[in-house]
Amino acid sequence: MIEARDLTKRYGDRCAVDGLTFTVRPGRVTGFLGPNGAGKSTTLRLVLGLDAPTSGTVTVMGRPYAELPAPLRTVGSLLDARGVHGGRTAHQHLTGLAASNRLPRSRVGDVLDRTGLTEVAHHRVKGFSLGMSQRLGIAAALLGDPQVLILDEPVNGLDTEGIRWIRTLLKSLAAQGRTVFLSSHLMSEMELTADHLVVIGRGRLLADTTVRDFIETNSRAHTLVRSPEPERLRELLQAKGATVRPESRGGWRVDGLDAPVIGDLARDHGLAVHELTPVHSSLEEVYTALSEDSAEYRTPPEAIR
Ligand SMILES: Nc1ncnc2c1ncn2[C@@H]1O[C@H](COP(=O)(O)OP(=O)(O)OP(=O)(O)O)[C@@H](O)[C@H]1O
Repeated sequence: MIEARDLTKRYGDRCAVDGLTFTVRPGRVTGFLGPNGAGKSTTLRLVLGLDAPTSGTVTVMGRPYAELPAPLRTVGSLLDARGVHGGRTAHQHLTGLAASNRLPRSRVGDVLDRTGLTEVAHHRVKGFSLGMSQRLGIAAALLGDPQVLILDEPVNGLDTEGIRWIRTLLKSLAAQGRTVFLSSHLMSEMELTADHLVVIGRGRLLADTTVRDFIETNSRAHTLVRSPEPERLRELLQAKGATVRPESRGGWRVDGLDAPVIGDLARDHGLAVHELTPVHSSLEEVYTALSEDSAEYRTPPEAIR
């Protein structure tokens, strides 16, 4: 369990995390979503005691990270997969970590197996692909057999097979009753991996809900309609207050009136309709719309020439 209460972090006059309150519960995968610069990494650093909050609190299994008696046995994390000394082998890296955290040496073999790295255990890390480095980072996170796992963008740069592997692993760890919290700016991946979402923008909480509820609450339906008399249809729809835009594959995209109303309107005016399709936005579209207003880094208009 991770609990943040009014968590705030300021760097000078910039507020990276702004009064965040959320709870990450065990037994499910919770996705931490937000556009670039939203404050995800800063929040994770606060959870892991790598930075101190300006105000507010955050605890892991009921205690601030700094007060955990054996941190690696409680919480495993992957923040930067490339942060390992390249001259060491995977085995040496994990053995060193086990020794300095008083973890049994036998765990090294276990986590190498679990992450599929046994064959390359004695290879130097500097020769590792990004995917292998991510696996090593996850092996290190699992070393203390922790109840809580925190992963910052774990699928970045992975191929399809690597992404599938992480997805399966995280789901199985959650199914064992662990707390799994992973950040990403990739909505499509979260849709497949997470059960629950914490969504932030500009350091503030935008949503804390199940994936299904997030879609249902924020999804904006529209209707695709096609008629052999498109201009007449457009005028009728606009007169009823609908927003009508041309659809890239032909016809109109109509917001503000649903399909039965559009169909009845056309019939009442003797207009033929050749297509009438209700369209629900995908999770990706929902997220993009929600985070658009809060995106930290967008190309300023003057840069588009
Ligand atoms: N050490 C720091 N000093 C000053 N500003 C910082 C520092 N760390 C982060 N920030 C600022 O805080 C804001 C949040 O950054 P953060 O890295 O937490 O976002 P993020 O959601 O993880 O983004 P990304 O997906 O790009 O990693 C940004 O505006 C960033 O520039």
